[in-house]
Amino acid sequence: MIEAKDLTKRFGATTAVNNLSFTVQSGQVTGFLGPNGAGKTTTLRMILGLNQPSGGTVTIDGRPFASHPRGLRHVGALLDADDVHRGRSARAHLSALAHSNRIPQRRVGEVLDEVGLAAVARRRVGGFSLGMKQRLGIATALLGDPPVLLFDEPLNGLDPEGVLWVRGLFHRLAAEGRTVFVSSHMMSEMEHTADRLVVIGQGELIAAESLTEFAARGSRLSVFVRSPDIAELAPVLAAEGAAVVPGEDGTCRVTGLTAVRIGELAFEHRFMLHELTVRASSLEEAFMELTADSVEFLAGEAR
Ligand SMILES: Nc1ncnc2c1ncn2[C@@H]1O[C@H](COP(=O)(O)OP(=O)(O)OP(=O)(O)O)[C@@H](O)[C@H]1O
Repeated sequence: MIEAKDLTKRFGATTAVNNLSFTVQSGQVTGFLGPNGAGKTTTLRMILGLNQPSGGTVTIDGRPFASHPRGLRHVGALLDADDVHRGRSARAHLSALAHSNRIPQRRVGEVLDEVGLAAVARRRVGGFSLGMKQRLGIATALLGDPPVLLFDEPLNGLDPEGVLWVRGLFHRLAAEGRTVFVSSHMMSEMEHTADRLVVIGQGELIAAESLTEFAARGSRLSVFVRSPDIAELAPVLAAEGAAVVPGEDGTCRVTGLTAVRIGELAFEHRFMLHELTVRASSLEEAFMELTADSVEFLAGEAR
């Protein structure tokens, strides 16, 4: 189990992580979700003792990472798939790590097979695609057969077959009773990967709950409206208490009013409607709504 208590990290004037408390249980895949710059990598680095917290504590199975005598054999991590000597082969990279961590050399062949790199094990890592480097990073994490595994954006650069494979692998690792903590900035990646979610924004905890509980937030109904009169209709709907999110040309998404009421209001004000569709919001939308206030970089206009 991983346990963070009031974890804080400041870099000069930037507070990357702010009073963050959460637990990650064994036997489940826990997604660590947040927009770009939310503080995920910084948190993972603090779990691994690579960054010292400015405040608070984080422990793995009851003690800080630094005091785990078994190192890679207790905690395996993929932080940066590019962090490999480019001139070395995959086999040489794993072999050196196995040697320095007193891991039997037979594990090198086993993990290369496991991640599907056996055929290219003697090629230089410098020529690997991002997807192949991710596989090598996963092999590195698995090398010591550890009960605790951390992965920072492991699905980046993987093709659809690779994504399916990683999901299967994570589920199997969790089913074996291990602790599996996986970061991502995309809900769509976590949707079929994680059992639980820890969601952060601007370094602070937003939600820590099961995917089912999180999905319930997204089950609110909204109404998609298309109208040539949308600019006039939107304020009328807002005045009735609805939340109106503008969409592409002439459309908006409305929550807090039924489709029937929207139709009545349009009729009363003589606005033309081209479409009125009720739909449940997706997990992705629930995530975006939840983190909207904490997104650091917005495309297009500034906040
Ligand atoms: N070494 C550092 N020095 C200064 N600021 C840093 C440092 N590392 C991270 N930060 C800042 O801390 C904040 C959190 O960064 P972090 O990389 O942890 O976020 P993230 O959630 O992993 O983002 P992404 O999804 O983009 O990888 C950002 O504002 C970042 O600029």
